[in-house]
Amino acid sequence: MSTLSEAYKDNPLQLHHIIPLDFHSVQVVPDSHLWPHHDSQDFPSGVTSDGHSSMPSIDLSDPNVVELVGHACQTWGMLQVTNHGVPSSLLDDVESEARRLFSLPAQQKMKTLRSPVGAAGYGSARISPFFSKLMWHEGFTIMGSSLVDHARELWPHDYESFCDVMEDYQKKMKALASRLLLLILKSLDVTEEEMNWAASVHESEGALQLNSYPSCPDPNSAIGLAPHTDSMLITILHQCNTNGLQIFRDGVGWISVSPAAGALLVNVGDLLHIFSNARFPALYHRAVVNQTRHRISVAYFYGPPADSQVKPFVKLECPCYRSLTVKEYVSIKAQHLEQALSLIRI
Ligand SMILES: C=C1C[C@]23C[C@@]1(O)CC[C@H]2[C@@]12CCC[C@@](C)(C(=O)O1)[C@H]2[C@@H]3C(=O)O
Ligand SMILES: O=C(O)CCC(=O)C(=O)O
Ligand SMILES: [Fe+2]
Repeated sequence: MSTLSEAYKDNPLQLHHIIPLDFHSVQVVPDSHLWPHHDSQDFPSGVTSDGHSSMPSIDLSDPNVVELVGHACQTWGMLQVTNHGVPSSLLDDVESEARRLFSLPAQQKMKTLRSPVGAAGYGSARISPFFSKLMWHEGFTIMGSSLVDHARELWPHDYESFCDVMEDYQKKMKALASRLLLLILKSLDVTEEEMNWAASVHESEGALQLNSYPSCPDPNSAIGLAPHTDSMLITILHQCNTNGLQIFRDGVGWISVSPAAGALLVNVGDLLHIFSNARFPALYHRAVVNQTRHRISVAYFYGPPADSQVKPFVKLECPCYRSLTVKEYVSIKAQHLEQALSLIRI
C-alpha cells in the first residue's frame, strides 16, 4: 500500500521553500516576504455585504443535522460546529503544546526540518513554490510514524506531553471527521456501497498541521498563508483565539471568520468537491497576520488512503471529473496547484 508521502517524492521542494524565516530575528518585513498591500477589504463573516447570509453554525445534536450540514457544504463550503464532543481542555492543550514548539529557538526547530521529498516535520507550507514571495508562517506537520522521533529531537528530556496531546487530538479529530463524513454522505444520497466506503477512509490516518503566524511589523504587507484550497476531503480547523482566517466568497470578496470559543470549523477540500461532482465548492481561503499577537491554528486533514480511487458519486449524474487515485491527485496538485481541478475535468 502506498502513502501520501510517496506522492511528494516525485515533486521535491527546494530548501528555501521549506526553511522558514527566523521571525524572532527581524524587525522589518524583508523583501523576500513583502507582498502587494492587501489592506483588508474584508467583511466579518456574520454580516456580509450580500445582506442576509452568514457562515452556518451547526449544533451537531440538532435533529436536522444532515440537511443543515449538506446545505452548508453546498452554499458555503464551510461550517462551524458546536457540540462536537472534543473537550475544550484538549483544544487548549493542543494550542499550548503548539505554542511551546514554535517558541523554541530556530536551530532547535530546524532539527525536525521536513525533507525536500517528505511530508512530516517543521517547515514552510507546501504551496510556497507557487508564489514569488514567502509567507509569514511556519508549520509542523504530523503524519506517519515520525511524531515521537521528532518530539525527542525537540525536547530530549520532556517530549511525552507533546506526544500525548497530539495523539489524543488526532484520535478525537479522526472520530469527529468520520462522523461528519457520514452526515455529508447521507446528505448527498449516495449508494450503500459508497456509504460503506467511508469505513475505508477511516483506515487512513490523516494529517495534523500546526500553524504558527508570528506577530508581524507590517501585517498589510505580509501574508500568513496565501490563498489556497485544501486537498483532502474535509479539514477541521481549530483557530484558537486569534482572528486571521479569511474565506473568499464570490460576489463579496474576502470575509474574516472570527474564532468562537469551543467551536471548530469544517471546510470542504478538493477531494470532496470531486466526490460531490462539484456540488460542494472547495473552500478558497487564506490567513492574514497581525502586529501584536502570535497566532496559532491547528488543522486536521481527513482523506482516503493514497491508493483509493476518487471519482464523483454514481447517483450524481454526468460526472464532471475523471477517476484517479488520491496519490495521483496529490501529485497533480503538487505540480499545478490551482489548475489541478481543471486538469482532471471531463
Ligand atoms: C495532507 C496534507 C494537506 C496539506 C499537505 C499535507 O500533506 C500536510 C500539510 C497540509 C497543508 C497545510 C497548509 C496548507 C496546505 C495547502 C499546505 O501547503 O500544506 C495544506 C496541504 C493541502 O491541503 O494540500
Ligand atoms: O490558520 C488558518 O486559519 C488557516 C490554516 C489553513 O488554511 C491550513 O492549515 O490549511
Ligand atoms: Fe487551508
